Amino acid sequence: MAATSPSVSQPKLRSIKAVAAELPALTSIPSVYNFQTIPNNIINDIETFSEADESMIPTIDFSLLTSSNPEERSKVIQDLAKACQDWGFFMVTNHGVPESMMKAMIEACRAFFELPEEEKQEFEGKHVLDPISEIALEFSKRVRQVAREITRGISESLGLELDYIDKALDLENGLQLLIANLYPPCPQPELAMGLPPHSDHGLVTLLIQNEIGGLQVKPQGKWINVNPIPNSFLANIGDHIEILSNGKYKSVLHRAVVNNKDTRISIAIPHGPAPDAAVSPASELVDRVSNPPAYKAIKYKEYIELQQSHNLDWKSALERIRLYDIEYNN
Ligand SMILES: O=C(O)CCC(=O)C(=O)O
Ligand SMILES: [Fe+2]
Repeated sequence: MAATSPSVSQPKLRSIKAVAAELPALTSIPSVYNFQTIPNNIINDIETFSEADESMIPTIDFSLLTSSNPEERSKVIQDLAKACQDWGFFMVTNHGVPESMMKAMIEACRAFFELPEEEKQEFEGKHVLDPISEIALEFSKRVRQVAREITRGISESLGLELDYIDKALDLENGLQLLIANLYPPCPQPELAMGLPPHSDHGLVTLLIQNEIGGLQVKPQGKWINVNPIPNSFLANIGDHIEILSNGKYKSVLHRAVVNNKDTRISIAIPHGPAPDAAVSPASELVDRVSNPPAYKAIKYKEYIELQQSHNLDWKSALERIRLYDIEYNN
């Protein structure tokens, strides 16, 4: 498990948990955590914040994706196309992963975060999965099945063969990550940022969280609070669906804000191509004259290296491989 700290990536930052342990003695945040002083991190676009749109977040009933009724299936594929094109993210209900398993996973991560710093460090490196391995392995397996079915649906919604993405990007060997995020209460939430705005690499990320909100997404020029339906997954489109679809479906910007009362835990599970798969716009979806490829082909693992070698920052990795400007709402 990659236990990321909810902090901007700067080398001299301490674990946010260690800083939070000094609370409530700490009434203001150390200046290095002040998000507003970091160049390019415009937290002040709060005026573009919209409360009203939350209720419009699309929901995909997963059970219909596997329905044998062709009408139901075609309706949900249309819904999926619309959700991907207009929003880049959606909630997934009726996915079949037991509620008890989702809760146990959150609790396992909480227990991991509560370990003393020295004990947590013992799990650094290759043993990082150990403290939560049994539940994490079973959970990851189930979540992967959900993600692959969604990817098949996305493939079909783009007018491609159902298993086009599966085959083209060798999803049998596809990369799956499990990222646990801990956001302790912060005395000055308006100055800090739990996780700065970014898009995810890969195809589809599925996210679960405890009952505390904090995720915001920016699908159409405005930040929107997301409070997922209990027991649902929040799915978002990653950069590699944007590349494969030649920009028809765009990866969505999101960020996590903090609050001064409750600890938030989220678990993000990105699903990507096989690390050695080269990803480029699908030839079926480009046209040399009217719709030329908008992105360079790049191996998935090279893209990840590109993204990791820079600050987690808006959509900067995708911009590096984009061949010409395309229209973004965000
Ligand atoms: O904590 C969240 O809700 C967002 C996490 C996230 O975006 C990530 O880990 O990539
Ligand atoms: Fe993310």
